[in-house]
Amino acid sequence: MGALANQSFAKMNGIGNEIVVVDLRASSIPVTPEEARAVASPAGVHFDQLMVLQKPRLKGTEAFIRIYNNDGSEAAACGNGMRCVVRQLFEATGQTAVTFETKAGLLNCWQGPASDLYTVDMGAPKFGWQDIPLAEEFRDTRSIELQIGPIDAPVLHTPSAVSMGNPHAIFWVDDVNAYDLGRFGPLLENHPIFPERANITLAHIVDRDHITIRTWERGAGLTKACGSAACATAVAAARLKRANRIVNITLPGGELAIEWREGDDHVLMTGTATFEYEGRFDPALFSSVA
Ligand SMILES: N[C@@H](CCC[C@H](N)C(=O)O)C(=O)O
Repeated sequence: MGALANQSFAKMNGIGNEIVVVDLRASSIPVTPEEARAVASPAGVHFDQLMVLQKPRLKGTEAFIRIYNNDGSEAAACGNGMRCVVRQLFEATGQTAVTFETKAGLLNCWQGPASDLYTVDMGAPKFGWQDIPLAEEFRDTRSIELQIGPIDAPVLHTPSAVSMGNPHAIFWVDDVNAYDLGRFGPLLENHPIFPERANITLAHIVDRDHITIRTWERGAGLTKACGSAACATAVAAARLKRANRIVNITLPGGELAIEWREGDDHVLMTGTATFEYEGRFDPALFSSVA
């Protein structure tokens, strides 16, 4: 029958990033990529990421969270999705702090500084070419050799590369809306330099405290917001010494506050999470799923 038939879900969004949250802590059946794609199909519930809470594997954690993109692939990190999960849990239990496990490791999350804001400690970024990963050695991933368009007049070039638990490439531009990201995004996401594909972001540094971005998400396409991309961009800009370690990021769907903390190098992401509606998956949705 599968894990999701008849299962209740919450449709939410993290500043426009479309999120579906499913609590499967009482079940031991894993969600398959085919089921995730069936949910994302036109007859189902549109999402960028499906956040699935499974039984905790580690003491002191609330759940092990698996994250599915709408193409059925799995991601280790999803900042906006985490805020949605956290809001659901806090409203149900009255908790104000929690630790989750994801494939990227342990994530501490808490409420505040205002009651409608949720902070996720996204952990420390990684910069090594094998950690991102990139297909070939780059000693300095602040700027890697990669371009798209004519060789003598590239349209986009020399991105920064960062892992926030998932791979990101950030192209620095003067106007994030001046590029056809729907066309260049898939080409760059699947470029051979990214053996595990990558999330592709266009970023404009407004000033040392403020950056504007647009993102093409690996496995999900154009989104109104990508939290891990906001974190990756903040870190990449600070590494290039073009921005401070505390910045506001403007995304098409809203604002995120990002702090790349001194000392432990962890990246803290703060923003809102919006509840839209609750529902139950129609079993017919999964009738063709093995
Ligand atoms: N929307 C997310 C990132 C989603 C994961 C990404 N598509 C991937 O496969 O790495 C966020 O808010 O961080």
